[in-house]
Amino acid sequence: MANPITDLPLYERIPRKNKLKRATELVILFLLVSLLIYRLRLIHAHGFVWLLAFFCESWFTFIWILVMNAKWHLFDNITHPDRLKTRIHELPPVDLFVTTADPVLEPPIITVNTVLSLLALDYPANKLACYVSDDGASPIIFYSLVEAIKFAKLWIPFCKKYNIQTRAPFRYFSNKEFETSSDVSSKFQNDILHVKEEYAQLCRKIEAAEKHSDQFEFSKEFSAFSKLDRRNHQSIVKVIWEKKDDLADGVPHLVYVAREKRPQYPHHYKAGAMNALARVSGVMTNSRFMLNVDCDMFANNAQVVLHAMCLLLGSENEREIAYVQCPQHFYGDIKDDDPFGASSLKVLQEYITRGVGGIQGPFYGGSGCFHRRDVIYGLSPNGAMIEGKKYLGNEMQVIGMQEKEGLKEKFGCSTELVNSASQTLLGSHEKLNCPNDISRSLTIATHVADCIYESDTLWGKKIGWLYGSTAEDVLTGLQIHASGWRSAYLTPRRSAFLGCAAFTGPAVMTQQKRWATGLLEILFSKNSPIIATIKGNLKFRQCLSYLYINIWALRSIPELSYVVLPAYCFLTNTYIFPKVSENAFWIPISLVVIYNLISLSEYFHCGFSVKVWWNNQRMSRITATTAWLFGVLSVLLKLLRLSDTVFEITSKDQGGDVTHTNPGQFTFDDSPIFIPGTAIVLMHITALVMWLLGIHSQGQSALGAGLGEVICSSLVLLNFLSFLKGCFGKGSYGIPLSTISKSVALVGFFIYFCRRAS
Ligand SMILES: O=c1ccn([C@@H]2O[C@H](COP(=O)(O)OP(=O)(O)O[C@H]3O[C@H](CO)[C@@H](O)[C@H](O)[C@H]3O)[C@@H](O)[C@H]2O)c(=O)[nH]1
Ligand SMILES: [Mn+2]
Repeated sequence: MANPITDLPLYERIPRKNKLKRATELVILFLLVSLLIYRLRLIHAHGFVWLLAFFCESWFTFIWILVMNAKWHLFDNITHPDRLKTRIHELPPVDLFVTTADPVLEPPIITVNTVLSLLALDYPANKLACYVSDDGASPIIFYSLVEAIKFAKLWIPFCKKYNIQTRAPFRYFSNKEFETSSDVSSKFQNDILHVKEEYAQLCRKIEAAEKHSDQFEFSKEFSAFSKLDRRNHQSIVKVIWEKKDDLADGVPHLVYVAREKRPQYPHHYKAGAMNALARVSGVMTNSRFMLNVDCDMFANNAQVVLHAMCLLLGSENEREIAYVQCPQHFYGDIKDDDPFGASSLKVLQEYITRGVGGIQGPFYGGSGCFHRRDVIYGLSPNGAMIEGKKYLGNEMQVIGMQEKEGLKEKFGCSTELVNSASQTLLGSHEKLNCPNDISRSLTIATHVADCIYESDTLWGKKIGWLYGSTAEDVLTGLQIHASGWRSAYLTPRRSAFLGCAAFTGPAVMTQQKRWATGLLEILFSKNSPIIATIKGNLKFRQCLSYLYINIWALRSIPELSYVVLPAYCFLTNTYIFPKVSENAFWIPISLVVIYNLISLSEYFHCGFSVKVWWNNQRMSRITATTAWLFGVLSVLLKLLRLSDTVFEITSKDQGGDVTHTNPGQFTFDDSPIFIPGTAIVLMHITALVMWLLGIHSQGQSALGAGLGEVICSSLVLLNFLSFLKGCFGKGSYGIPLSTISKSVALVGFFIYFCRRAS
């Protein structure tokens, strides 16, 4: 007989009504095609410039088709954590992974807050274990965590007692949430004062340790860090706190991991760190699920694990959803003034990621993602592990010696790890869980964090986080989708995780360059989405969605060409846009207007202002023509085997940055990444002025540049205005003279080229 309570679903997938949106997107497509037809009909009379314009516009049309495909089906996943109790007899354990890599770019207090927010989650404490990977092997991080756990013993009961929503103390106290709390009892007031003072003391201790890092005492538990070279050291694994009882309250385990680093072994950046964490946790708690966050992405929704479990446990026989991804949202004041376009990521996720969620599921975004351990270990949806061995989940099976030997080749030589992996793959992981004795595994845990451990295994190749791209997240998610899994998008009303957005011009450019590089690397690797569709189980529409992000870097070439074209027109007095007298004049005009209206409405929908929208439009043009171009260059260098791509870490230290005196203004440094933007601005001004003064060579056609080109050029100037300001700015607001001179040289060369060409 059906039970009305236990039959209620844990989650529902509800399609969004977006007919109007689809219709306007089709109008854009129609206009783009019309423009292409117009160009094709007249191309014979215009030569190379029109051919180039035609190439760019075809590319934009192609991108638009990819965008439409990704956004076509928008879904909401509504989760019901309140139903878990009646549906799930015992909640499964979850290992929580935090990665940090540089105590200067990523201040310890940020990592501490993230860790505290995770330890305080609304989930049985005996089912959680937090592992922090420190690629900087910093005693300050270790010290901060040791101190943090003392504070956690106060903070966690406090949060649970008063049902505090923001469980990262720095946000809780800076939001002044407590001042508006409905609880005015003197008990609460006393408690909060006490907790606040304790937190302030924790901050002071950490600050003092940072200031006097050179005089650090390396006695007792810190001796492992003495005279340590962060690029060349042995593995350090330390159990900072072990939860000895098996009760639902209290403080979950906290383990510190600095994997071994040796110059002769590539460490594979974050992917390498994640694999070390997977192995260390594998021999300690071996939880069935793993949550992974970057050190700055604290849990903002205390119920996030419960929400995720609704999706992970709520699907038919659990063999459906491989991972649950939450969007990356940011804290701070970006709502009103977002000079570097962090909100564009929110809008992108709201439409693209949500839309892809309607196909095979969202991309894996590196942070805020819940993975199934067996999937990370290479299990495919029909239960077959890599290379065709059948281990069907849920049914206890005894694994023979021979299979164990096979697993050793894949997972490495540790018998303990192989045992735990075979349990995982058999679906009987809870058996191995010995949550109240993790210290026992310390020696093995240290061993599996060694560099050599991965030699001749499948780590990074077929199991774990994959190597070979600085966007290891997308690469790993792609392989999971390619083996036929689906993933799910989790967007609870209260943002699940909040992180720190890149907040200076150089940081944004570096991050965008890394993303564009990593994504393009995937396209040229054997894990390319195209191959995965032909040979694997990646759905065609999912492949198109992957392509949309994988070719970010390549988009810089047509974008840059199109931006240069109007300047070329002025210098040679030619034209590329229809004349006012032609009906076709209205095609590009309506394209620009309708496109911007759609994009504006998306920003409004996400709760942003016109100003934020404009900042983001401007920023997208800037990154597409500069940072992404450098992405192409770095992939080119890699393909030519001249240099390998690197993962440059984004700074999260907002406090020490000058931008805070003027948060709305663009900042620069001496990186060559700012040359293209500077050159574009100077080129357009020079070209426009020369044309207005009539100093131009005579073009091939009788008609010269006109209103279309003037509008286009003005739009370019408007978008790159911050570079013009930068030419006159001081300090970090100014573009260095060397960058300006190189840009001037480029413009000079361009003018010379135009004169020769016409
Ligand atoms: O050698 C390294 C380099 C980085 N990290 C960690 O990786 C995370 C992401 O680095 P960050 O500089 O913050 O990069 P973002 O661009 O903000 O990160 C996004 O993009 C990355 C891929 O480019 C993903 O790895 C991240 O999860 C995703 O949030 C941080 O926790 C770092 O500590 C390491 O552990 N080891
Ligand atoms: Mn980050």
